Amino acid sequence: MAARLGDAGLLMARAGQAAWQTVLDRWPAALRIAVVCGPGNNGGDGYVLARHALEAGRDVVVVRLEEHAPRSELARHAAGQFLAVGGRVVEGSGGLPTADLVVDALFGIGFAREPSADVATLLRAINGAGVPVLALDVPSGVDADCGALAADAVRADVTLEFLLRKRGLATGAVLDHVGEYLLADLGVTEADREGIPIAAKWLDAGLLPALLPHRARDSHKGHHGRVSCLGGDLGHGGAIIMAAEAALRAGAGLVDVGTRAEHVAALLARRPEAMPHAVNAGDAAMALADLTRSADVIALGPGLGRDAWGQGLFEVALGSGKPLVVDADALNLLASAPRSLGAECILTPHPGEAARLLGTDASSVQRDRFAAAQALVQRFSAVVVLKGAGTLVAAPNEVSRVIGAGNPGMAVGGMGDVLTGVIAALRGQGLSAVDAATAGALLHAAAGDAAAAVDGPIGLLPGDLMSELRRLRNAGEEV
Ligand SMILES: NC(=O)C1=CN([C@@H]2O[C@H](COP(=O)(O)OP(=O)(O)OC[C@H]3O[C@@H](n4cnc5c(N)ncnc54)[C@H](O)[C@@H]3O)[C@@H](O)[C@H]2O)[C@@H](O)CC1
Ligand SMILES: [K+]
Repeated sequence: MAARLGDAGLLMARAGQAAWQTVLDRWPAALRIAVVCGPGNNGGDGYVLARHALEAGRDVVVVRLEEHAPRSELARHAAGQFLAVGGRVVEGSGGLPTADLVVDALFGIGFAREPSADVATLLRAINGAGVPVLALDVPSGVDADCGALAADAVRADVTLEFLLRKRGLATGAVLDHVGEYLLADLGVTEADREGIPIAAKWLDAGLLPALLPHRARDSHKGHHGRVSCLGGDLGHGGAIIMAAEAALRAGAGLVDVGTRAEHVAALLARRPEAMPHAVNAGDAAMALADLTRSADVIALGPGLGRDAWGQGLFEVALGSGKPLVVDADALNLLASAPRSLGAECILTPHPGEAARLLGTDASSVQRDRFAAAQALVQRFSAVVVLKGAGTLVAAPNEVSRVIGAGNPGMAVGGMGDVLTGVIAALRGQGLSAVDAATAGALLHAAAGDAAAAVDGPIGLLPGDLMSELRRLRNAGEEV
């Protein structure tokens, strides 16, 4: 039966039932269950689950702080029903009773402010229980709006979220607190939610065919974009080679590379399809004049360095008026000389680069990645891809997009260079800046997942993504 959003009592009953069903599915043998209940409706969900577990013959105890007796009418009612069937409540912040499973129903979306000493002790007890933890709706201590974490925020094995995805559980360090993610919609359909503004859009690999540009049979290389890759100072030649190769694998029609003369031979040996242009110190404007004129999009930054050579390429690219994908040291140069770039340009910072661009530190960026991405959009009037676990794409007047793919194996030098090439290639194939950034980040993450599926995430190399990029780039294409 459909439920209305306003029917909180029915929704709490369903939330508790869904939580109990999750226990039955995941931990059928858990006989002793400790349910940590807070004072609000998250605690109410916990009491409903506790009652179901007790009625099914499990050894259940609710643990709560003295000051956390239920405060809302709904939670009081749920607690009353638990007590009415003989439920046991233990008060105090000491250790948890011995259990096979701990359920975290301390705080949900109502969590705010720094935890008191007693709350912190309880959070530490949950994390130190040494048994699986099921978090209801939100791991306690997480700000569900932005993902900010209290010091001892719960690290769940499974989080069962209610109603709809909350963006604060989607990106950054919170992913290590969410564990496995489950959603119970409680019978509330999308139609019921119509008119409620969405906080973020989630994208998973299944959407790639709809997001990627399709290729007409009657096409030639000039239709698929000419990408100029600029970078690769001495000592960093591989970065621009990887960006160029990724652009080719993501379907670019032509790829030029402006780099140090010392790297031309290596580039040609690896990818003879790319067209190298040697750039000497002090020579960027002249050496790159033709290349920037003919480019549809410029991928700027992989291996660029911050010396005079890199600065020369940076100024040429920014002065070209062409759509840019700005990465790596080009972001650092931009941070030292900030200017508005315009919505045709895409910035692809990792948290450290984002921090330099915003004049803050990486931990502040990570505390609220949505806010940091939006601040970058405002400051540079550009599209922003904030990399990291749960990469975000933000753009002027757009709801933030969360890339629901990727894995920790991708945390290795060179992955960002590949991403830059992929996004530039898609931009060159006609996608708008925000769509190229979104589809590119998703394609890159999905290729990373596919490559990691072969031999595992650790030791994954950017070069391992190339064939997967090609395969996934063809999702939805007729062969
Ligand atoms: N919105 C809905 O219609 C539904 C909500 N449900 C549950 O209700 C939850 C939200 O309930 P509430 O709004 O009551 O909020 P919570 O239950 O998340 O917590 C609010 C309570 O915790 C206290 N609190 C917050 N931060 C604290 C801190 N740092 N230290 C000590 N106390 C703190 C507040 O003073 C308040 O009493 C959801 O997360 C979900 O679990 C579900 O029953 C399903 C339906
Ligand atoms: K919780």
